[in-house]
Amino acid sequence: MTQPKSVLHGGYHTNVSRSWQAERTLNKEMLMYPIFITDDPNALDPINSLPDQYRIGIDRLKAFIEPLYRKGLRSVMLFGVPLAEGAKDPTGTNADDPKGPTILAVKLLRSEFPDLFVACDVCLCEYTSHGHCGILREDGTLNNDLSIERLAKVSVAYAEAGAQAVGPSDMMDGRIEAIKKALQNAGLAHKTMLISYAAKFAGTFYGPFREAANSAPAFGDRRCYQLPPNARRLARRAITRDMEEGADMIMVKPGTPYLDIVREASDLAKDYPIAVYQVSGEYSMFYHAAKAGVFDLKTVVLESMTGFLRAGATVILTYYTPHLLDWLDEQ
Ligand SMILES: NCc1[nH]cc(CCC(=O)O)c1CC(=O)O
Ligand SMILES: [Zn+2]
Ligand SMILES: [Zn+2]
Repeated sequence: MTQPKSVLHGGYHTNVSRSWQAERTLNKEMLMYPIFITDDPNALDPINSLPDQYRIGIDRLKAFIEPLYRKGLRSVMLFGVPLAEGAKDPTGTNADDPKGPTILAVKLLRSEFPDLFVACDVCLCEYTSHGHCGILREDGTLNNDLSIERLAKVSVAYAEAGAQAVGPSDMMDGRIEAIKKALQNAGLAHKTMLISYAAKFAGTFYGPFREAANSAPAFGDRRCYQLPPNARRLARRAITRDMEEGADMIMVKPGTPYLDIVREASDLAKDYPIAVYQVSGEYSMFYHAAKAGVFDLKTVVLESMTGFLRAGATVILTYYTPHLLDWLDEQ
């Protein structure tokens, strides 16, 4: 009779012993819910490309968040979506409009939900007429200096309104340093977390988001500032650079196709919280595949969360947050 020299099976024969194999298990505090705030105060518009997700007006926001907060929602990432005629211009003037949806939403959420951590995505693409994430030169290429100056100003405005974190997703060079300095000069650095989307890759997975946020570029694409999908080493350089510039958290995005980068980030930035963003394309992919009977939605989403944790993530941004708050209670 041949017997294997080593027997691993005995170590994970039961539910309990299987649970002991994890270095980390999912809890509600790990989840950050990305939400879209629009400028029509009464809107609660379903987003076609992101089933079960909404563009929410300021007057609907409290009622939208309340039940989730009661279930244990502890953090959100806000995206402003201006839809009004004439809301966009070449420099994204409305990004820090004090009467704009993002700033109003920050104030409302901070005053209504004391234990909710409110983060704001910082970018210009939702607010620029050309749809790019920075300010452009005459020839259509990025003006990096003007862009980071503008992004720093917008970040300070969000922090001043009460945002506990700002997350620049524009991928300009030097934005982390510029924003950190601006927060320091404004006396806000000590209470504002700077989340660097350090390793954000250009690619196909943001399609549904761009429909949701009405932020597709009017010409060209984002390949000159977001990272090439093949670029593991460039991602490592961007992560190291952003740590040196003063980031408080490192994010990788998209998630599922870039788990190796999550592991790279958690190795490189081992003393930092590591966030992973399960982006719109991943959300919709799972949703539609489950609908088509490929697999059970809850099972596959929980498995994808396990993958993020195994790769080293400590914070997960996902549109499945509302589902997960329920699923975690069922377990
Ligand atoms: N810069 C804006 C931004 N911030 C987050 C996402 C994508 C999020 C998602 O797909 O869920 C994007 C889109 C993009 O870069 O085109
Ligand atoms: Zn952008
Ligand atoms: Zn180019």
